[in-house]
Amino acid sequence: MARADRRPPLALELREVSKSFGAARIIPGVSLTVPAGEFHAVIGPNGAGKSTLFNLISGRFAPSSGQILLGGQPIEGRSPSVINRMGLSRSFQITNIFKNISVFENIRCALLGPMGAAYSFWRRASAWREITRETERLIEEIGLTARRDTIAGSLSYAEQRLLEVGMTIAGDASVLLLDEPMAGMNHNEIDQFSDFLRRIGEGRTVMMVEHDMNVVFTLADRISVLVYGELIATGTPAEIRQDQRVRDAYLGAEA
Ligand SMILES: Nc1ncnc2c1ncn2[C@@H]1O[C@H](COP(=O)(O)OP(=O)(O)OP(=O)(O)O)[C@@H](O)[C@H]1O
Repeated sequence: MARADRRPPLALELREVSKSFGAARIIPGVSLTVPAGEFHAVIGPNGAGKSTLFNLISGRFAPSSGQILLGGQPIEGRSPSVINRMGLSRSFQITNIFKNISVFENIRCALLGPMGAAYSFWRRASAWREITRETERLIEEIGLTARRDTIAGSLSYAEQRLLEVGMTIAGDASVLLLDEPMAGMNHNEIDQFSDFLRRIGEGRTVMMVEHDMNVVFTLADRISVLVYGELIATGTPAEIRQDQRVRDAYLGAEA
């Protein structure tokens, strides 16, 4: 009993979560636990169901069956905005920023969602100053202070991805889902972005889908391998590298 008490609390738990689209059973049943503070990567071949899994966790799709717990609270079938307010935020494969307004305005918009929802918030005279201060802090955290007033659409691709993650962490979500954050980046950008993601992961729980195996094996505390909608393995990078099923089904010579 005492041993069980020492286990870190779970940020996320999936219990036999399944998803079918019509007759197509895309996720037959996934069970997974992610302790608070873990950097967890999900890898697998194209079409394995990684984005579908994120869509189930973030509330875009309701599971066909099973349970999803966020910090111990059931969230399956709830709307994305409710799940977001409960502490989970996700970034998308396709950049989701507002291209016609500045970096500052993008981050402020992302903050206005969660902070501005309560009418009582705006009755305080200090509310606007508070939002501005938090916006500046977040822009510094994502390393875009020099680009504060730049129109988002004219940022480089990698800077747009930084901004996308900045908008994802605005509002202090404790659990982040990052869907292929490195897609389309060159080697230098990937190196810098990896450092950035490591910093972002401090004090947060991160679940990331990513195809760049160097990034995955460097950043992740644990890795889950999804093949045809089933988790064939979950473990540390060293365990996954040595797992024969994973090598046969996915990593092959890459490992
Ligand atoms: N809304 C939907 N309706 C029907 N089928 C879907 C739907 N969304 C996804 N699928 C199917 O589910 C399967 C898994 O797709 P998904 O996008 O989750 O895979 P993935 O692992 O994220 O792939 P990739 O690495 O290419 O992004 C695919 O066969 C896809 O066609």
